[in-house]
Amino acid sequence: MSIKKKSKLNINSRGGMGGKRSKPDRPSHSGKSDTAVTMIKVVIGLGLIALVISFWSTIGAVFGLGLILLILGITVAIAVFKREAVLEFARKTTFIYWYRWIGAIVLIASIWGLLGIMGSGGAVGNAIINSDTGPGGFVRVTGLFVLALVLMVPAAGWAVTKWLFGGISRPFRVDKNRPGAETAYPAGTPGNRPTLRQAIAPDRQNIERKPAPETAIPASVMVEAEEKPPVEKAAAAKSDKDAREPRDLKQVSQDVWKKYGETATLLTADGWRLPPVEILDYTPEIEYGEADNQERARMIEEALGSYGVEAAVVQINAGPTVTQFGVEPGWDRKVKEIKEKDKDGNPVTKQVETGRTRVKVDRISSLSNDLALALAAPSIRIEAPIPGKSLVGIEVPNTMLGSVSMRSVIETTAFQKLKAKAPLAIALGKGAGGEAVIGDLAKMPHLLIAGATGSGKTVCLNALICCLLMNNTPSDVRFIMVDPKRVELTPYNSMPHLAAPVIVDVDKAIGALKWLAGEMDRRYKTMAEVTARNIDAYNKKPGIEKMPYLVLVIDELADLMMAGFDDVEHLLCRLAQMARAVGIHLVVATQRPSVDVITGLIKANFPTRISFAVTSQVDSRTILDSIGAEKLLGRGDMLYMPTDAAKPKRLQGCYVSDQETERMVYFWNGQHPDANSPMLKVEELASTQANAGGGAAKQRDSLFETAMQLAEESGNISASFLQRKLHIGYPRAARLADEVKEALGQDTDDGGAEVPADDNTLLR
Ligand SMILES: Nc1ncnc2c1ncn2[C@@H]1O[C@H](COP(=O)(O)OP(=O)(O)OP(=O)(O)O)[C@@H](O)[C@H]1O
Repeated sequence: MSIKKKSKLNINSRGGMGGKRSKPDRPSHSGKSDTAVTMIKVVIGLGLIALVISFWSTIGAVFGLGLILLILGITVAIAVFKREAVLEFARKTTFIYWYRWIGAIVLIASIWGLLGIMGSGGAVGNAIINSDTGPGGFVRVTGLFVLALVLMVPAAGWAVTKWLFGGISRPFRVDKNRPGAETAYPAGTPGNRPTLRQAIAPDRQNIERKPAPETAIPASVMVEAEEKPPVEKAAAAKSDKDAREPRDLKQVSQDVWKKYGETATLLTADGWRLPPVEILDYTPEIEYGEADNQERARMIEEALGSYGVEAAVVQINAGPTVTQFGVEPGWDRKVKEIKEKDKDGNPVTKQVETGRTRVKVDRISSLSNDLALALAAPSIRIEAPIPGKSLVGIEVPNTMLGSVSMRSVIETTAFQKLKAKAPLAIALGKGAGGEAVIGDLAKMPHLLIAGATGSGKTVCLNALICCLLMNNTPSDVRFIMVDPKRVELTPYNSMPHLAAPVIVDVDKAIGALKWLAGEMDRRYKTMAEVTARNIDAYNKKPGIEKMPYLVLVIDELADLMMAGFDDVEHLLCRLAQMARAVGIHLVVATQRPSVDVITGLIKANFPTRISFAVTSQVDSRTILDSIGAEKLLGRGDMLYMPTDAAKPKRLQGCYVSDQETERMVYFWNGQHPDANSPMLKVEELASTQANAGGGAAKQRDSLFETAMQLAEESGNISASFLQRKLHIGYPRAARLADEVKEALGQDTDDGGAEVPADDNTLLR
């Protein structure tokens, strides 16, 4: 009984692949046979030693000191075979890393040859060097050594080979000058050198390691990654040091200011100096293992094949967080069996293909969980198809999650080009192929960000704000920041760019929205006076005071919606619809992407959206109108949906540390301390709200004037009448009707009893 139980436990304890097997305890009656086996082994061993001693002169002549190598090699091979089950071993190594074994044999041969040169390699050693102990033999040994290196460790071998022979080929090489993860290998293109692994595994020859830029994302926002600028080791070491021991930030800002602040090139026309890019940390990027990706590509093909789906991985795009495998669907073949007789008259069955159809994309998408299991990945996302390509994208999380520094995106030429023509250029992050993804807030023109708590919304807002602060002075851009959590945006409180101190009170935030709506109307009037159609045209007019862009940043929309649903929704929609032309842009974030916060109206007016990791498919649909965000990994992993893209694009958002933010704030604060005069005081916001209708209790609806006009024209007023004319929901119409009647001195009871024509209108 006890033996049975034990063996059962052992089977379970193997667990996953590679689990160590513990040997079951042998029953005591096997003790005798054990001793016999040991005895036999000892006898055989002694026999072998006696054999070696008696034939020592012959063995020495044939093998020389190489005998030690031979014994060592055989011992290692036996040890490896005995440790693992032979089948598993064969599956794991023979088929995949068989060339490593050949490499090991070649290495032994090269050492043996070296012994031959030294006169102690025996006949075998002499044969390897062809009995030439001079330069000829040395060349043979070196050649064998390089071959062994290339076979055993292809990447290092390739590097050594390049180092040895690089000088000869350098003048003829085409220098693509791109970072590792971004070069494509279209077959036959000069300068696109297949790796050794590709040479060894011909079925992978067509794999592209690096993507062409995706065509579905507009050129303005989606660009191919630029080469990382040469990173001085000192800068990297400095940023490492910064990360380890945060220095006195004031001191840092003063140092930066001393070093770069006086540079004339950074001086703007209005007397401000823009921060140098060195104010941001440079984080060295993680290198991704190509061998791992090739292995995962093979596993994807195998897993799909085991479910009867013919497909081949033809592209691998290694990104900071996920690696995208571009899978080309194969064929579903219909075969017919034909029975024939061969020339000897024996019956044979032949299979003839009668037709074929492409494998359906849905068949691959439906296998996402099975693929995740095969790859031992927490979750995988399938993009079917990749926009602009006839491939299905399988996104597998990397084993090591990388982070994208804002500096690495800002320093790309694409961003620099966009910045030159768009003042509100923002760095968003890097895509699945490591390409920089940037955008122009003025074209977005408003941005809605959603994601569960801890998914990276605040970091994204900080990156966006810092990016604008890098390129714009307070006369170019002013911010209104609403931070109901009181801790996320308050570090910016003393910035000269703020139109009002950071607003933490929701009532004041509603006041700020109203002020912004008023400011929008005022700007339209001012522009109309000089016949300018938009802010760019207005700012180009001679002899006028420049209008700064106004960016409203709200860190938590849900809190505002709770404080005043109707007002906030109405004001946000009004601003989103009309404010773009006058240079007012909204960036709104929420951690509750539910329909009561992101209403249909708000969604319709915020075409550019970003979703970080959310908890459910429903939330993903609410923010993006499609599923997928529930499979994101958090920590800045996002889906970005630009205005004119059909599908969201996955990217890793830029990371901006608290130290960088504070350095930026110190930098700006250090200039013109007297110029810190916000356009709007927080106290004014409170009074804006209170005075809007003669006190909070008597606050009037923004459609009040229109309703009054309608009442005067029609001579009668009722909720359903207002509902029809103003296209508003019943509750608001009833409230409005009451307000109008009150203003006209009528009794307010009669209209309120009306029943809405359609119950659905209540939801509006
Ligand atoms: N782009 C990024 N790269 C690397 N790490 C990130 C990134 N974005 C966020 N993180 C990590 O995730 C943590 C949480 O991010 P963040 O505070 O922005 O989340 P949040 O969505 O604002 O959460 P909450 O709603 O609770 O404030 C950060 O402290 C940081 O460590």
